[in-house]
Amino acid sequence: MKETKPRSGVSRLLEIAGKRKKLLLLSAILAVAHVLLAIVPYILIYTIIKAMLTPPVDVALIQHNILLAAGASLASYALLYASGMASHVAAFNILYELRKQMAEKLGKLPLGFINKNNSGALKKIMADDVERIENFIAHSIPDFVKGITLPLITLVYLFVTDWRLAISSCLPIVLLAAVMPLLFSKKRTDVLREYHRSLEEMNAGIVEFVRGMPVIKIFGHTAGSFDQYSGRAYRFKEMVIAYIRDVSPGFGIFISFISNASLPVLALGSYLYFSGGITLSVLFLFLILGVGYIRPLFALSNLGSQISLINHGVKRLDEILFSHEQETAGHEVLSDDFSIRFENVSFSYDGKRNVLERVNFTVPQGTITALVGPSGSGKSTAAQLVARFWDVQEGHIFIGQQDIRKVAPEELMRQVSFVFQDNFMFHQSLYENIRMGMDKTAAEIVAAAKAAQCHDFISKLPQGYETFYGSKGVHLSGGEQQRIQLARAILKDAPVLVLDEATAFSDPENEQLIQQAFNKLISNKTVIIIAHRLSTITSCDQIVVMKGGQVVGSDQHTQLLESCELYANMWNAHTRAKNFAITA
Ligand SMILES: Nc1ncnc2c1ncn2[C@@H]1O[C@H](COP(=O)(O)OP(=O)(O)OP(=O)(O)O)[C@@H](O)[C@H]1O
Repeated sequence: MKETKPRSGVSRLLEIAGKRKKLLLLSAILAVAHVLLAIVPYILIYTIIKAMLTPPVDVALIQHNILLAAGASLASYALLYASGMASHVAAFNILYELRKQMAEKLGKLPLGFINKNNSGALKKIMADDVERIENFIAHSIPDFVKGITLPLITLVYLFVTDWRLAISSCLPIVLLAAVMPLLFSKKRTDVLREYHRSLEEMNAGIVEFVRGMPVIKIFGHTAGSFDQYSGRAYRFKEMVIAYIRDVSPGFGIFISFISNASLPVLALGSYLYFSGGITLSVLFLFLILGVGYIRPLFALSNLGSQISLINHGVKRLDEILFSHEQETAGHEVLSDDFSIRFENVSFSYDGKRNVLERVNFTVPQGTITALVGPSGSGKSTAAQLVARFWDVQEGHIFIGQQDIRKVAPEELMRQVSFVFQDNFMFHQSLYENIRMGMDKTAAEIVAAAKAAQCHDFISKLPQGYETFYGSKGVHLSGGEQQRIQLARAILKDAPVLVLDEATAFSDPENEQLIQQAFNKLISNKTVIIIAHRLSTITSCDQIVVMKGGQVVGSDQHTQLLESCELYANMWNAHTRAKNFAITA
């Protein structure tokens, strides 16, 4: 996608809606036709009353017009239905395309972007914010067309019938237009926006509260003492009260204006009728039509605040749609050299502070390198750069002889496995959870599951590999989920492996099984492992020690104990911790 600066406001909304221009035009034409037909029964009622009041009463004409009025009314609702259908079909097609576009865009953004923007926020944008656009396309546009055409056509007809009464029917509108700014403070749109913002905050607080319930309980807190939730709920309540206080006086006056909008017509109409200026049927006509067109007109006044809310969501959507995409022009394929080389790599997340500074190290093909260092030293960042979670800003990372930025992204993804700490399971069968869309046979999947020590527990499930993860009664322990994840990586069989040690060893109960799976996974691979527990990596081919984003030593365990003070200190601390025992 071209990365031009997005439009904003209504112009951006219309640009989005423009993708289904023809359908929306059809919806607008049908809405206008609906309005035209909707007025017909009122005019016919007028002719019926007129006929009733004019002797000799023409019964045939009255019957004929009653049928016509019923027919027009039915046809008008059929047109309204068709208009609504067209605008909804347009809206949901646009929503579908936007969601597809978002998914494609997310695929082109650096993986790190998705890590940084938590899944909850992305879900909100892709589900809720996109949904709001439906409101604009399916409702606001047709409402706008109706809100303009119904009063216009009605007024033209009323002016043609009797200009004096027509003017009197406009009086409430003119008066309301004059007093509206006084009734509703200018801040109303801001207040409404603030209302929705605090509602969103409270909802987010509820989600966090529910997710964190076990921790909250363990630490002896209650819902009331959990500020994220109770504080936000309180602020929302205050906001709503302030909002109601702000709008209710004006709203009250507004409603009484609307409810009594017939008074000027009634006053002038009675005078004209009794002075012989108009017939009774004309008075009835104005009492029915002269008031009916005001409501749709004022429905328009809400459109502004609605659109400003929708815009809010579109802004968030555009922040993603127009984010800088990762360079994907590379088309090189990797040879059979899968050594990894960091050459003067510097990297910053925010463009201000380098979290990696001129990092150099090489992982020879088929060997295991562990990255160790204090928390925040840059281990995860360095490991993520190998899978292009982000692109380096200075220096190069090579796999074999190729700078990874020049390698075709699909090729890089094919040759590199990244085993996350997060054991994400999809709501699919276990078979599909292992296959992960790879072109593999059932036999290969079972073989990978066996190597990852999953086969036994999967076979014991009533539906075996067809068991749907997430269905009622299906529960996998953390260790079992870890092994499924290792089975995926074994099945993928990529020559380069980046893994978090926590993934491999975090579950003591399953440690032996996981160790077997892990050994199977790493054999003959070029491996970078982010190490947290030093005892598990002493036999690695190489240990790279990091501190403050720099490499301060790299060698094997025994040599490092001699040559690297930081490593020796970390090792001493580790062995002390291992010998630590809780005494009564
Ligand atoms: N997505 C991110 N955006 C901004 N800064 C980040 C991001 N991820 C990490 N950092 C910062 O980069 C620095 C290096 O973090 P990194 O996670 O690479 O260290 P680490 O050695 O793996 O730490 P740990 O052992 O605690 O996981 C830290 O200062 C961290 O705050």
